[in-house]
Amino acid sequence: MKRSIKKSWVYLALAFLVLTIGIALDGYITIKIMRIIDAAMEGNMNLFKEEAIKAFLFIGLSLPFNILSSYTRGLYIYKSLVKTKVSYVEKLFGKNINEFQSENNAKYLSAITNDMNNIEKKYLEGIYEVGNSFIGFLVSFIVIASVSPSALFIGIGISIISVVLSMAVGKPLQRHEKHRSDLFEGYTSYIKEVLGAFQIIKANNLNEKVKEDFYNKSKDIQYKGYTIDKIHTYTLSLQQLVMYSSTFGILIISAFMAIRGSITTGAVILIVNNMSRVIFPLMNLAEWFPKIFSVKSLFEKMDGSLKNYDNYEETIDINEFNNSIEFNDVSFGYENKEVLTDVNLNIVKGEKYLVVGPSGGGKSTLLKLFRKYFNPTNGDILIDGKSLKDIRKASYFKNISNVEQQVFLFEDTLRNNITLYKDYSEEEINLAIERAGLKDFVKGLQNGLDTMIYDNGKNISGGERSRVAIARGLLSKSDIIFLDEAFASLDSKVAKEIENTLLDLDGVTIVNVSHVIFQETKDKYDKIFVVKNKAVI
Ligand SMILES: Nc1ncnc2c1ncn2[C@@H]1O[C@H](COP(=O)(O)OP(=O)(O)OP(=O)(O)O)[C@@H](O)[C@H]1O
Repeated sequence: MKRSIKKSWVYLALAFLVLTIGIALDGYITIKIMRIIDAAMEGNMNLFKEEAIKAFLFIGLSLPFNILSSYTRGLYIYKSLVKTKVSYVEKLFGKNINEFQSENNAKYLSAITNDMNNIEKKYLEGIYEVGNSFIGFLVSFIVIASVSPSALFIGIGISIISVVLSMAVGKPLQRHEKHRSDLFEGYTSYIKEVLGAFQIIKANNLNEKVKEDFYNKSKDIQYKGYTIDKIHTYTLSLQQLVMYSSTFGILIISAFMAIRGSITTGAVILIVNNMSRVIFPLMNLAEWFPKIFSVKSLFEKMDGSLKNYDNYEETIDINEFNNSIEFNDVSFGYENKEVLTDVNLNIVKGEKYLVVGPSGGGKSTLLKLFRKYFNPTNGDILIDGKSLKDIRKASYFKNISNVEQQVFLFEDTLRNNITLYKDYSEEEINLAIERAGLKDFVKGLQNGLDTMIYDNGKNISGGERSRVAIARGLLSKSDIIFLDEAFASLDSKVAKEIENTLLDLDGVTIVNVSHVIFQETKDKYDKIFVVKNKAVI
């Protein structure tokens, strides 16, 4: 993730450049102030006027740079954060389907919300603040050193103590931040579950249980936040003590030097004036360094969660499905549980297959192997003679369509939900709608295909959702359509009609996993596979 932030270095460089000019102007103004005071003390009116005019000019010049500083700072944070978020989502969609499905996706939700927020507030703002402090420190350092090099040694002493302190607290903070991020992950997962089960909770009077669980989870997170803040506060107090004693030390030294006549009164004021500009950046550095280090563990966690464990290199692209898919002694299991053993089967282009069997027998698992969500634990699946394992997912997915019982609908028009944002002619769309049994539904809508679907389709029925999924499958004109309980939400008349349409599709291979079996359509299948006792018969 850090790499995607680094891509925004141009914006950071621009922000630092503007900052450097602004801070340098401020530093120069303090020199002018010293000269004005010294001219006044000497009673030199001409010098006084000359320096006063120059000081005014520089004050006027520093204003646009201060405004530009906040603009370039905002631009850097905005560009870096957008790049980081886009890169995260891009990598997330690079995950293998099986690996994504085997995880609790609340961790990704939490990463995109809580962890990204921490990256913005602690890392991106931190980098800018560190740069700001460093430049501020350097400029004031040079200004003080120009009138009193001995103040330089005191400054070096302060900076070393401060940086060492920051580094020392960085480690425990990293551990706490990682733990807080884990807690957020559990918390997000819990909230997602509770909101999803809203009806069940209300209908079964589980409000009290939810309240108690919620209290416990939020308490843990708040307590962790409190611990982290406590560490920050202790560190800051300690650093403040170091800073204040050093400032006082410098004031005493410069006053002593003025009494001895080695520096002017103006120089004492310049040193005191600039000392706050040295102290503030140092305190700022001390505050931001631990925050920046604490985010390191979040980057590691995010990068780790985006990795695919199966890194098998796929080398073949296919453009179409021509002959057959063969299972040769295919076995598959989840973790230690074998679900399918030594399966041998063959499906031929254009033929229709029904997959039946007892619940938990492995029908969906068989379909997932067909869909390349998983590779077999043993044996091989060959498509037109090539090992499916070697075929690139993106190229295989172009040739297949999946119709599921659970249909996801985008918040968009019915048209876009059916076409899935691809270009089809009006005739093609109308044909798919008719074949999927959606014609009357679309006709009855005031805005027809331009009707908006909201919140994953809460304004349409379960049966209509299934038909949208079937229309998608038909429209994509894939060589193979895999259906998983696609007719479960439809009444038998509609289900039979749609099944008939699918079974009449010429040249399209259909593999239909279904509990719903109609006598009238059953015989139209070329073969029926029964999946039970780890075998396919
Ligand atoms: N991701 C998974 N991790 C571990 N075990 C799983 C996973 N998915 C399924 N199983 C187990 O594998 C077995 C086969 O499940 P599968 O979903 O393939 O059966 P099915 O025949 O489709 O069942 P149903 O008809 O009830 O949908 C079951 O015992 C199930 O508990």
